[in-house]
Amino acid sequence: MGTKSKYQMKVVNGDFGYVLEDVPHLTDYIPNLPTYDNPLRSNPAYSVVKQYFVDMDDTVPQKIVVHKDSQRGVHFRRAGPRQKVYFNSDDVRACIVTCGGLCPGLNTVIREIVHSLDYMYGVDKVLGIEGGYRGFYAKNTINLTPKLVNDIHKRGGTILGTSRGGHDTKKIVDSIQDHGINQVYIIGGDGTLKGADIIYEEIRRRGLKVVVAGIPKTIDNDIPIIDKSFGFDTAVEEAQRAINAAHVEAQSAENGIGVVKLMGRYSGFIAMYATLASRDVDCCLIPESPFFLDGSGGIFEFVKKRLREEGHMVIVIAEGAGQELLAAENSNAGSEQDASGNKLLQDVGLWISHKIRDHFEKKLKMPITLKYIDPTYMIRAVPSNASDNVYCTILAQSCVHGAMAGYTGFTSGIVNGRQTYLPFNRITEKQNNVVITDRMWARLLASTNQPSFLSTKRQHSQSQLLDGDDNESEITGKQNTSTA
Ligand SMILES: Nc1ncnc2c1ncn2[C@@H]1O[C@H](COP(=O)(O)OP(=O)(O)O)[C@@H](O)[C@H]1O
Ligand SMILES: O=P(O)(O)OC[C@H]1O[C@](O)(COP(=O)(O)O)[C@@H](O)[C@@H]1O
Ligand SMILES: [Mg+2]
Repeated sequence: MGTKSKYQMKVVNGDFGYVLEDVPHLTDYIPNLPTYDNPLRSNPAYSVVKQYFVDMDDTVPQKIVVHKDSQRGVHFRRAGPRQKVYFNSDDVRACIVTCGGLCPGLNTVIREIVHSLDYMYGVDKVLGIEGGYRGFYAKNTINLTPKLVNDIHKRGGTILGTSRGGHDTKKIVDSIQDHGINQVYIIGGDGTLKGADIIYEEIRRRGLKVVVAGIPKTIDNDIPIIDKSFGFDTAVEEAQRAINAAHVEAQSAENGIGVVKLMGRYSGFIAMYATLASRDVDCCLIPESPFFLDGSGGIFEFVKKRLREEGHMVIVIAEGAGQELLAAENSNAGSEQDASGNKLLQDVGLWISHKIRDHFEKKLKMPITLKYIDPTYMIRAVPSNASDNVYCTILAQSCVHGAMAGYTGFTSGIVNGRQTYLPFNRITEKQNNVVITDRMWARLLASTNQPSFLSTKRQHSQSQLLDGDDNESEITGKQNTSTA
């Protein structure tokens, strides 16, 4: 499965280092397409709003912290309704599919796409593709009406179902053609959007007037560029219940230890924000920050210190943390994959709980009471909270405006608080990670007062990284949503 785009990125250069990384448009490969007045122009709810329609020249900067002499840098196209649209509402046949793991807010996004298409643009033909990508060719479709989806935002999961694997480009695009679909809305994470990019390329190769629009979904918040992903706030909020339970258990026992595992395959954002929000957490372990157990500066030493000082402690660990330690003990670990090709992880929460018990009870003969809580799937299954519901609505509306305006091969996403259209490859080319040389991780360390757990060798290379560093994200080559 290739991830490199066949088509050149649309880049526009301007004065003082201004760069616009634009998204593709149907007219890039189909000339002389007719345009229509946006039906919102005659809609009293919108026409009274001053500057409701987005100026064609409006763009949003990627970096908002600038120096006096900074170049203007990379910009993205501002999302929102355009004066002219490239579809006659009666001709639109849209479809929606959800792929990958669950995330709070999926149903809200589905609902809002259906409602936006109908209430804003008068589009009433919207098909639901069931069960992820393979649903295009292996399942029946369902008709999504505003009435059918009216209450679904109150439920967790996705009413359409989802799956991993099953991305067969030819079969998917054949099915899009067979159904006469001309707007494809794809909701999913990094894997899904790589798949969406390939679908867009095949549609373009066939010269079809079909737009492919994505909405980035990831509970792990591992998609770059965007401020954060929908469902993330809900996940952080829901994680508080597990942390609170772990704290109550730990506090009530002699030498009580609560261990909570949270999602985060490669990115520890949920663990970091849940820790910062809770204040009951003594130690937060994430994939980006390696740790070791035994010896000076290790986990065991810190646990002992906290138990001596406080009598109890809470550890939050992201599922992807310490995987290299597990792999070192079990050579088979890490070789298995799910249907999408994602590495299957070992249960690090269970592993660290055993290690702590063995160390204190067997080696040090020190009684402890350890309770391990794994709330991961409970967190993922809840409906989105109020702020995520608002966020999902804005994402869905922006996406519909973009599709009606003829943009394709794009996702909608919030960059520095503004809705934008982002080219697929820009958000699939790398992953968003916690930058441990960044101020947000420093804030966490200041809040838990935990050591860095880096070995002396690693600390040295880390400090070399920081020497003369005035922009951590550039130096680590990673995106940085955590800087505030
Ligand atoms: N590189 C890729 N090219 C094409 N399709 C992909 C690619 N990676 C994943 N997919 C497809 O995208 C869907 C979801 O991917 P997955 O990694 O499971 O979840 P997520 O989108 O949440 O990261 C699956 O149906 C999978 O087959
Ligand atoms: O058991 P599943 O469905 O494979 O999901 C587990 C994975 O899903 C995630 O929540 C995120 O997955 P996505 O890439 O699909 O967003 C990870 O944190 C976790 O490892
Ligand atoms: Mg993924």
